[in-house]
Amino acid sequence: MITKPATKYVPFRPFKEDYSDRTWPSKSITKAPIWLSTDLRDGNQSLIEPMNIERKISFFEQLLKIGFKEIEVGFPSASKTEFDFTRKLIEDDYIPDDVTISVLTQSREDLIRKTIEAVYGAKHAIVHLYNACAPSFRKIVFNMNRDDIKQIAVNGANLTKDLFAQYSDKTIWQYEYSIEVFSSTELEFALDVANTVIDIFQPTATNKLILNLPATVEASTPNIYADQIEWMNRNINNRDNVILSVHPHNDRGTAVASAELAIMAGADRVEGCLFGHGERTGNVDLITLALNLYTQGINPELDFSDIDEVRRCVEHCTQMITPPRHPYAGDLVFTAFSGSHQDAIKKGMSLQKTDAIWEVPYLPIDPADLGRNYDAVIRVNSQSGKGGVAYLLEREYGLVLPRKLQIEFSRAVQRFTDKTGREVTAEAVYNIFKSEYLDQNSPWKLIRHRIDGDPQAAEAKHFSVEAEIECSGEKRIIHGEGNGAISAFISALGLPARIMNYHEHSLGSNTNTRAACYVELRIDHNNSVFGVGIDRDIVTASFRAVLGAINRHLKSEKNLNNICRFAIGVIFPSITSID
Ligand SMILES: CC(=O)SCCNC(=O)CCNC(=O)[C@H](O)C(C)(C)COP(=O)(O)OP(=O)(O)OC[C@H]1O[C@@H](n2cnc3c(N)ncnc32)[C@H](O)[C@@H]1OP(=O)(O)O
Ligand SMILES: CC(C)C(=O)C(=O)O
Ligand SMILES: [Mg+2]
Repeated sequence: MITKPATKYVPFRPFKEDYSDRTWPSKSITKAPIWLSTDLRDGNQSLIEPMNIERKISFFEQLLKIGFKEIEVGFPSASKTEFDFTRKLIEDDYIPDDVTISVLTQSREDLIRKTIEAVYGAKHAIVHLYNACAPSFRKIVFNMNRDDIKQIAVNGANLTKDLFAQYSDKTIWQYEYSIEVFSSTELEFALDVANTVIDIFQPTATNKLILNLPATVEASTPNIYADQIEWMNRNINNRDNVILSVHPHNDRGTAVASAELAIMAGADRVEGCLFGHGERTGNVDLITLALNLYTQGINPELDFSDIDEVRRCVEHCTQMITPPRHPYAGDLVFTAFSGSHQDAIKKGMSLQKTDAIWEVPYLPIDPADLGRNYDAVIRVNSQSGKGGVAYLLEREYGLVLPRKLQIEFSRAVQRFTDKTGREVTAEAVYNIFKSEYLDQNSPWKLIRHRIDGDPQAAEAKHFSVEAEIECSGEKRIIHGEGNGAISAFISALGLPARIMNYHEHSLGSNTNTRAACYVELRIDHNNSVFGVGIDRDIVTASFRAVLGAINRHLKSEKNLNNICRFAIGVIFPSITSID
């Protein structure tokens, strides 16, 4: 890295004078632009292994499904595959009547003729000529002055116009001209070339010319590109009959912003690729652009309601992978790992009504609108808090943990993730929950019980319980009374324990319905502890929860004189040690 980059690089300055009368900053985007997918050309020309015809057909069909009405199908003069693919689309009737295919060519006579031959017979076709006009290209690639460069555009336009007239019987032609490397071309020269081409074609309301102003190489911040587009928009001839198009590349990583600001600056049309494929760092990503519009409440006129299928098809055809953080489509974009995000998403999801304005924190779009499901939303690692853990248990296993238990349990999960250093699946979370709460059957285990009681009775202690419990292989029958089944059971155990919190809900449905009970128990003056029980019978579930809490308390309590041990000693005098 050189320490003085100014000795090697200079910024491109499109305006000699101040351009402070720009208006685009106070504009907003109100409708979708005309879209052109250049996946089968700019996208394809930049693949390590360009698509074969079969893959190009799959891609073309996918583009139709998404709803593209303009599709650049290739550079037919470049190779037999490109030529044959174009012919196949036309001859085998792949192109719906409302779709226009586009083909690209350099502005060279032999190539233009071959291009027209390739596309002749399509109902509608765009023939797209380009030549680079930027100073470095004039000097290095062409070794020509401005007039010579303009002449390339003029010759190409004149020849194409003649050929359009000659082959007008089967095809409705449209001309597109690109000032290649517009992003680094002096504006007054770009305007001169553009106006000369416009004047040759004399476009009309029924046959508009497409003027494409590409950021072939992204050269400056998006606001400068927007200035360039606005200036051209104001100054080109016959503006009403010209479709102003942009084609941003992503060299600086700002192609999406460039396209958005360019639309604010007057562009009518955007050329780009799905997932931002294309030369070098790629073209502008049309999925991101379209879904950015969608999240502003604007119909993008492109359908990404099954984004995973679009991704699968593109990955198959291009053999390129989608980065996990790719906007809207990456594996991880609807995933929250960190605790506070998970908490907010969980709250947002539970408050969100199906037909209401979307306002789930941290999620700019409803994953369901893209055909992605909520299950992927939350993943748990060592940064995760209670929200994610609780969400997973609820989604996958129907367990709705009381808030305090969420906090307690998330610590158990955190201990596990800290140890493994890895993300945990919903199944792993459940297994931790099971061993922490559900498998707490020792030292005390419930064998059976019988309760008698009348909830309507006036006396305080109207419930009596008889229960058989087991400890270290020995079984005993215990009895107790209380004003509820649980308090009667606790009294049978002979423990100074109080229920601090009790929650229950049903799990599953119909014949498979079970009850889940969550009990927060304070034993003597110790910190409270949770127990959870699940059973077909709600009383059994609650007794299990109580014993689970006691067992957990015993495991964490090192004091040998602990009151629980004392209670065991009373019920099971022969048991001297439970360790
Ligand atoms: C920014 C973009 O993405 S532009 C599209 C780029 N994509 C492609 O080029 C893919 C397909 N292209 C090809 O396969 C080849 O370039 C072909 C088959 C079209 C032409 O191949 P060749 O005839 O060997 O020419 P080559 O591609 O090397 O082009 C160089 C010549 O064309 C001239 N040229 C380049 N661009 C243009 C243009 N837009 N209009 C007119 N002439 C041009 C160059 O000045 C050079 O001329 P020179 O040989 O007199 O110095
Ligand atoms: C040929 C043009 C449109 C192009 O791909 C570019 O300039 O990036
Ligand atoms: Mg390009």
